[in-house]
Amino acid sequence: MEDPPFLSNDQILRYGRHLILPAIGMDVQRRICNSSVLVVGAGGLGSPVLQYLAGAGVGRIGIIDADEVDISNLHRQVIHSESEVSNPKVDSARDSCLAINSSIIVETFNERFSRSNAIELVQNYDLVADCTDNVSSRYLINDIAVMCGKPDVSGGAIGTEGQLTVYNYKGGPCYRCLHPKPPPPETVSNCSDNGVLGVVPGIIGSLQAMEILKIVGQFGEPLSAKLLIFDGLSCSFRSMRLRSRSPTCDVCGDKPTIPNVLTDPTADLIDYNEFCGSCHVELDAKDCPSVSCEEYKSIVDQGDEHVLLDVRELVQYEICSLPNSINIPFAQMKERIGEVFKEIGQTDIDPLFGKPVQPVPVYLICRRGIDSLSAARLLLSKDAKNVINIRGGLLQWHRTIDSEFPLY
Ligand SMILES: Nc1ncnc2c1ncn2[C@@H]1O[C@H](COP(=O)(O)OP(=O)(O)OP(=O)(O)O)[C@@H](O)[C@H]1O
Repeated sequence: MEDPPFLSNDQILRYGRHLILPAIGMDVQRRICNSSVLVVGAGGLGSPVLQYLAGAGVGRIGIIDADEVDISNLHRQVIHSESEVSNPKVDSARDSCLAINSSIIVETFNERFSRSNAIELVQNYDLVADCTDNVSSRYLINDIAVMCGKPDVSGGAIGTEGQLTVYNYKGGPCYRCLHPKPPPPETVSNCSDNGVLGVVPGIIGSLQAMEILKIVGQFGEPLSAKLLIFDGLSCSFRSMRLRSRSPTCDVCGDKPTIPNVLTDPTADLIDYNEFCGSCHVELDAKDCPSVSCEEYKSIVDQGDEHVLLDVRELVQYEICSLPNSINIPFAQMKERIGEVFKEIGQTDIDPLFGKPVQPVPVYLICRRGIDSLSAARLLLSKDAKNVINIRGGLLQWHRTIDSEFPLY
């Protein structure tokens, strides 16, 4: 990183409160002004990261995101505003950054960070900030950061908790050293399914910005080989020491099994979605009977006897639900399986013949049709009869049957 020769009078005025800090001063601020950072994801974490980097004068900021601003983003994605709803997040984020500091360069990429663009992008910046919300992007960002020799400042926030660490910094561990295998897809949650308290990504993203400034400005002690965990409910922070770089790591170890496409031009990057099993969520799964929302609506309209089992968490069920449904959250179904069978009428014995009664169909629903599919599979594995998933769940119900049904 080359230091610019001096700070202009305008810069001295703008960054004056940094410059008088003994920890910063002219040299650090000049390094910050001469640095470049790629921010992947302009959502809940990306918002404060981008705002603080712009304010601090990071000279060139890259923003990559393929999403558009949604009204449900605004409680936490504070870089966007109501007037930007439906516009590309990268455009909205760029305008906000430049409104804070018009003297910096902001480069935007209205696309997903993927195998096809990753190397070229990361090579072109000093550091990459992982502000995404999914496991396959985390592995991809990590691997490319390792191959390009760039630090990866990574944040995560869900519900009321968040975490933060710096990977691949001066011989420290990378994401793969700590997580050689991705978690099973069904155990992975996100803000859209589980909710997030808006300020939590705000806090983690602000800390991510702090770590980025320390690395590009070369001051303080970056959070390498340590994980910071924040619990918003008790307002407590915990810091855990992480293992050091693993010699058996598949990407930064002594004998990497992930080909380095930088040093071996004939090699290809792996398919990260496949690696993380993300494409295993087959919504119209062949192993489970299913109906569309339209088909279920005609069953209701015909008055066909059935049970409607809503498997969302109670807090979601209380927001809205279809008439005559019963609620047993998928997360509790294993422990409450006896109760589930009772509720769906599959333990009833015909008093005349002393045999189980012919069960009525059981339709399962959730928000998007994913948990209900898993719940249906669970019931089928326990020999439940006549179990049917409603594809697309309540979101699809809103789209195709009843636009007045609340969307959340
Ligand atoms: N591979 C990727 N490349 C670029 N951007 C990504 C990638 N993966 C995720 N993102 C972006 O990261 C951001 C993450 O934001 P956040 O976690 O706040 O949730 P969201 O996707 O905006 O909203 P919600 O989860 O409520 O639907 C999103 O804007 C998303 O588009």
